[in-house]
Amino acid sequence: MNKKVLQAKQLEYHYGLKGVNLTIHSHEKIALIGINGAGKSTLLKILAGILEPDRGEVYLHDTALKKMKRRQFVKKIAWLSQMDNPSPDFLVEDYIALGRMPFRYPPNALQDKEALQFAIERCQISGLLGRKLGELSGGERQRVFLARCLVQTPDILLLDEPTNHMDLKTKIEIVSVLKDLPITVVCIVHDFHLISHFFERVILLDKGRIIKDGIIKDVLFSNEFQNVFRLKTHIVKVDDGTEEFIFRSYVS
Ligand SMILES: Nc1ncnc2c1ncn2[C@@H]1O[C@H](COP(=O)(O)OP(=O)(O)OP(=O)(O)O)[C@@H](O)[C@H]1O
Repeated sequence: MNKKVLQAKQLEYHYGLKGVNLTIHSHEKIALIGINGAGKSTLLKILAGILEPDRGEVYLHDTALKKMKRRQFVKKIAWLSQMDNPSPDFLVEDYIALGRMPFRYPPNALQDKEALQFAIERCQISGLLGRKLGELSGGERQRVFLARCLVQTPDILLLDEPTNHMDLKTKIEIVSVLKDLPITVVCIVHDFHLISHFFERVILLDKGRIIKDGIIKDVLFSNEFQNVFRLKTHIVKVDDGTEEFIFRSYVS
């Protein structure tokens, strides 16, 4: 097992988190799932140091997050919010460059340039440079937001529904990008078909508690998953020999 990078111990938060324990290892690709209001965004914000838990602690590489300066841990953890609403007048490249703010002292123009090139290439947004955020479609904006996270050159990427507003083709392209990143990714996902192809570990939250945590098959076939979503999981063989999960809803 890879080295642990992020750990949550006994997290409690008045809006919806109860006794959450979690260990995340380097390079893991984790999907965080649960019905609306389960506490997914709250957990992600606490892991990102945006919200402080009422009780419990988050550790980044064994150091308590609250003992670190913000500019220290934002070089390690990038967080993509569900509600990012920057000025529509921002040029794409200027907005992405904001992700380099923690690296200004001392400035390093070469590293800034390399980080920018990497993010633009991975998110495939070179065609959007020179345009304003307000002129972009929802899916294009999401790519730009993801690029702003990548220029932070983080070890850990925490993403709150990054495939919002994207068509299926773009969704698959973006999660493929995430899958190939040489870093840890924790991503809130509502589309279970994306989960089965691109993530290794699934964490199921319900009413602020982690009720299942494991490899995809174990979670998607668990009673906990099927009860929470009122779904029955099936597996089918596709023509090319691979397996696909399908989900049928039931009412009881
Ligand atoms: N600032 C707040 N004030 C009041 N209630 C809040 C606040 N923030 C979160 N909550 C509540 O905490 C619970 C968890 O919210 P959270 O946004 O973490 O859920 P979620 O699983 O991310 O939901 P979704 O899938 O709808 O985004 C919800 O019941 C929500 O109403």
